[in-house]
Amino acid sequence: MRIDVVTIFPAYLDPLREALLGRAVERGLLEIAVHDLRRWTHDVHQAVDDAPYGGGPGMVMRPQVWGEALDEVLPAGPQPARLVVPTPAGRPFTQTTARAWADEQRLVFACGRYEGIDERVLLDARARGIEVDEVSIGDYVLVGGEVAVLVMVEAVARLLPGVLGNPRSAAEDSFSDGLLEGPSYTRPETWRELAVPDVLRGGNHAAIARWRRDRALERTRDRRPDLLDALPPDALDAADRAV
Ligand SMILES: N#Cc1c(-c2ccc3cc[nH]c3c2)n[nH]c1N
Repeated sequence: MRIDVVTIFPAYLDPLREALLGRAVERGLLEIAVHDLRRWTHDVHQAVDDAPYGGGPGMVMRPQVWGEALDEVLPAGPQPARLVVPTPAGRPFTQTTARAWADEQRLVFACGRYEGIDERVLLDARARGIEVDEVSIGDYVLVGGEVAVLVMVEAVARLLPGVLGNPRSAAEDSFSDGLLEGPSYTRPETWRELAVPDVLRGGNHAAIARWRRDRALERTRDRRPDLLDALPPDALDAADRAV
């Protein structure tokens, strides 16, 4: 997978070169290219924004600059790419979204600032046959799209083959079965007079699996009942429903 990010703050994306993702790039499991949007300005001030038509607070990012940038960054021709535009007005970005995007060959992220990007940039991309997703990482307001891109790139990249040391991690993490992950423990067996639950030290794998499922159901019911309501009818068996 190749990921391109267009932004006026390239340094915001430096964390993508660190740790797990940095190692995945070094190992050739994915490519990440970050582009400074100001590269496509032609005035001495490198202006990327202008006042909004119709008035109102703040500034809007200019279509000419974004248009030239995406003309260069988005692949021409049949090779598919998905243009992702983070926005508080977007559809929710979820684990389901991450899983779907993990199958893409190309993802191009457009990081807005100010009051966002002129709508015609998205209309033009769609008119050129580009899939455009306007997504939000949560119901709160950031000051730009860069942090959202860090979140989304990490969520997608960890699902790519070979990125996680143990592929079971992605298969068994929160949301993988529609539930929140339950609690985890490691050594020592007792810490500040708090003991690891006996069942986890007992070696009975069926009992451990049942205990973990019960804790996941309890936590999901307590913190995210909406996820339980969204489960398919046959997702919970009699033992689950007894929790
Ligand atoms: N995704 C997302 C966002 C944003 C966001 C995204 C882009 C821009 C550009 C200017 N302000 C922005 C806020 N706020 N909250 C979210 N969940």
